[in-house]
Amino acid sequence: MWPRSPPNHKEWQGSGTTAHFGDIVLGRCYTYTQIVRPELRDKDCQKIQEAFLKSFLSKDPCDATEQDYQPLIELANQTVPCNKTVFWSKTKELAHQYTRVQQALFTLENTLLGYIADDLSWCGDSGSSEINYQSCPTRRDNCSSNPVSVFWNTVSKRFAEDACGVVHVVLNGSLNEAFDRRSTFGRVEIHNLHPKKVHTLQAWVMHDIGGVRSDSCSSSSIRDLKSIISERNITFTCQNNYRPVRFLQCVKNPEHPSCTSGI
Ligand SMILES: Nc1nc2c(c(=O)[nH]1)N1CN2[C@@H]2O[C@H](COP(=O)(O)OP(=O)(O)OC[C@H]3O[C@@H]1[C@H](O)[C@@H]3O)[C@@H](O)[C@H]2O
Repeated sequence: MWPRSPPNHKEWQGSGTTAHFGDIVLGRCYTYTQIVRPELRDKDCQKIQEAFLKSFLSKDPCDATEQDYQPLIELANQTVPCNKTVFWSKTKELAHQYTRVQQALFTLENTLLGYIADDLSWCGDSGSSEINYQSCPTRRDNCSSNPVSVFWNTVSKRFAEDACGVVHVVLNGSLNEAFDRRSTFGRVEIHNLHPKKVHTLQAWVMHDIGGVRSDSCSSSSIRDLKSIISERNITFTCQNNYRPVRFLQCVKNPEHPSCTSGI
């Protein structure tokens, strides 16, 4: 008769679990495995949904660990072809505009796990088996070992470990520092590339059309990236405004001078 009052979860600063989380996970899993990449049609989406829920339910949302996600990662495991891995940092929209067109390339969201989890929030509570839809901890205001941050660190690490051949990264040249050691790309992914499998990292430093050109391949932050990569015995190359990606930026600004001649 009365609406069930939500369980008395601990209050956090971040937004709560995305509404209909379980259904979204199941639906996205079927969409990906049956339509987007039918070569994965045999993946068990019911088990993947269960494993995702079990990764955080009845657990302290400030004590999430890589181990929590291992059963899910094994169930959703997938091979990205060599030379097809694309990392990004502060360029999420542009990186995905490109891989939407160049579908042979894979960002983490173009894999099953990234596709399922993108833009979702989730957390539980050690004192309850319920999903916390009211609030979840954030890295900035509560704790870094929250379920979402640990998930992206864990799957980003695995994505980098699995990469082979030439790998790519889309960086934002309109920022003061296109490369940031504190980013997931700078803190996790570049340190988990295997030099025996990955021989080259190709950086594309993209400037906003009409934006300031504050960072570029010759800047100190990119030299910092190059030194880290070279020390790991991986070849580093860099291109300012890589032409195929530049074309995408120009679709929205066809009349801009940098789009009308010599791109
Ligand atoms: N939805 C996704 N989120 C994330 C991915 C990803 O692939 N998809 N991540 C990280 N990530 C989360 O995004 C924010 C901001 O990244 P942002 O500050 O823009 O850039 P990051 O380098 O931290 O992270 C992007 C890099 O890590 C993977 C993806 O394979 C890219 O190569 C950061 O807090 C991470 O927890």
